[in-house]
Amino acid sequence: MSEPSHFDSTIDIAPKRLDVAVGVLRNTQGEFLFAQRPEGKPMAGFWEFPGGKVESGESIHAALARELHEELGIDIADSMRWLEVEHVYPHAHVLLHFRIISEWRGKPHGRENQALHWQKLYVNDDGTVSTPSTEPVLPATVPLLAQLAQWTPNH
Ligand SMILES: Nc1nc2c([nH]c(=O)n2[C@@H]2O[C@H](COP(=O)(O)OP(=O)(O)OP(=O)(O)O)[C@@H](O)[C@H]2O)c(=O)[nH]1
Ligand SMILES: [Mg+2]
Repeated sequence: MSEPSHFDSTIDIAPKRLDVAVGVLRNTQGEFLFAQRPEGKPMAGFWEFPGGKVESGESIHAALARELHEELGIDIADSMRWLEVEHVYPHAHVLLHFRIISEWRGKPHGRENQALHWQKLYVNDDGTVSTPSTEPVLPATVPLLAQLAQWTPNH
């Protein structure tokens, strides 16, 4: 058996894990929508996929629909579960729920003073991905870019 007292003290200081709904939007040119975290937020200046924290009682899809409306002024009817990633930052312990969005209503615009950019993904010789106009990308999101770069839609 493990030593419970040791683990108990670890749990006491660990930040509570937050669920975050994240949207991957791809346009017909094969570019992905990135947003830059504005001044005043943790990790300001880093680029991310739009999204935010899931509120109590909310489904992941509902949280994403709300966040995309608040942050980008777009409306979605559907989103497709893609994958989950857990990451511990100094400021937060997050469980990121990435979802693919293939249709939306409205033209995305930054409603929270954040810069937006439709960015192509460039695969380097070593398999890493460059996003020249949207670097740095949040560390938990970087490993997913290589998978997204392989994504060839069937339309
Ligand atoms: N939206 C988004 N968040 C991400 C990504 N990758 C990643 O690690 N995160 C982390 O997930 C958390 C999202 O929280 P947030 O601060 O943006 O949440 P929010 O939009 O609800 O903001 P608010 O609390 O100011 O209303 C942050 O800790 C952020 O560092 C990503 O690609 N997109
Ligand atoms: Mg957000």
